[in-house]
Amino acid sequence: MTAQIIDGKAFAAALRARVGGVATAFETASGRKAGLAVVLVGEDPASAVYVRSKGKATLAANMASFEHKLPADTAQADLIALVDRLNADPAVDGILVQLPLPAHLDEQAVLLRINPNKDVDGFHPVNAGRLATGLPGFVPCTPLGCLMLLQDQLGDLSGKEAVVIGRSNIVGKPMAALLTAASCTVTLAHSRTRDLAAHVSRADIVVAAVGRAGFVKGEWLKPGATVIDVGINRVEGGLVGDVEFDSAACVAGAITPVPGGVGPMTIACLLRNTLVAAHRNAGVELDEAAL
Ligand SMILES: Nc1nc(=O)c2c([nH]1)NC[C@@H]1CN(c3ccc(C(=O)N[C@@H](CCC(=O)O)C(=O)O)cc3)C=[N+]21
Ligand SMILES: [Mg+2]
Repeated sequence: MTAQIIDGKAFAAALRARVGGVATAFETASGRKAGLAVVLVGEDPASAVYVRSKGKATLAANMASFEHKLPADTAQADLIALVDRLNADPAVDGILVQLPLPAHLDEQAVLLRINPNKDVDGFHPVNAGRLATGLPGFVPCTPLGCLMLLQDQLGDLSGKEAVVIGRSNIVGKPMAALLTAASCTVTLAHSRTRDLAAHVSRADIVVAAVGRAGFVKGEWLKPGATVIDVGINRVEGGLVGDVEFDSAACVAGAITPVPGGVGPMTIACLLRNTLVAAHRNAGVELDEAAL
C-alpha cells in the first residue's frame, strides 16, 4: 500500500469543534442557540442510528436539536403540516427530513415544502439552482464534505481532471457542480458511461458515489490520483465503500477509508450549514468561507 489515508473522521472532528466555537459566539450575539430540526418517519434501524448521532453532534456543538419521530403510517398531510410548523418556528434554523421516506409518502412534495432558507440538506430545487448558478444557498452535505477534503489535500483544484461516478441529485450532480466551480475539468460518469475505466485513468480526482461495493478498481486509476469514496455498503464483515480499497491503495496518492472518511464529514457539514442558516436568519454576520 502506498496511498495516504485521508482522515475524514479527524477533519470532521476539527470542523465540528470550529462550528461549536462559532455556535457559542452566535448564542451570545443573538440571545438564542442555532437550531436543527430532524424529522424521522418510521423505524428503519439504520436511519434511527443516523438521526441519533446527528442529535448528539448537534448538542455537542452547542446548538439546539429538535427531533420529531413520526409513525411509519404517517399521512402525507400530517408530514406536510409538521414541515409548515418547522418553517414557521423561529427557533428552527435548519430542517432535515431523513430519507428515504416510507413508500406511501411523496418525498419530492415534502422536500419542496421546506423553506429553501432552512434547507440545510441542500435538497430543495431552489438550492440546486443556486449551486448551479453560483448564488449563495445551501450545498448538500456529502459533496460539500468531499470538496473540503479535496481542498485540504490538494490545495487549489484549478485545472485538475475530475471524474465523478454517479449522477444522483444528492451527491453526483452537486459534486460535479462544486468541482466545476472550483475550476476542475469534470466528467460526470454513470451507469450508462462507456469505458468508465478509460475515463477514470485520466483523472487526478475520482469521486465514487454509485452505491455498489468495490465497484471502482485500483487498476483503473492514474498513479497518484486522489480518491474520494462516498459509498457506504453494508456487507458481511462490516462497511465497505464503492472503491475496491486494497487495489486502489496500491495506485492512488491518497484515498478516503470507509468508515472514517466521507461519512463523518456529512454530519459535520450539516452542523456547519445549520450554523450558516442561523446567522443568515438572525442577520448576524459570519465569515462563511472561514468555517
Ligand atoms: N435528509 C437526509 N440527509 C442525509 O444527509 C442523509 C439522509 N437523509 N438519509 C441517510 C443518509 C446517510 N447519511 C450518513 C451520514 C453519516 C454517516 C456516517 O457518519 N458514517 C460513518 C459510519 C457509520 C456506521 O458505522 O454505520 C462513516 O462513514 O465513518 C453515514 C451516512 C446521511 N444521510
Ligand atoms: Mg447512476
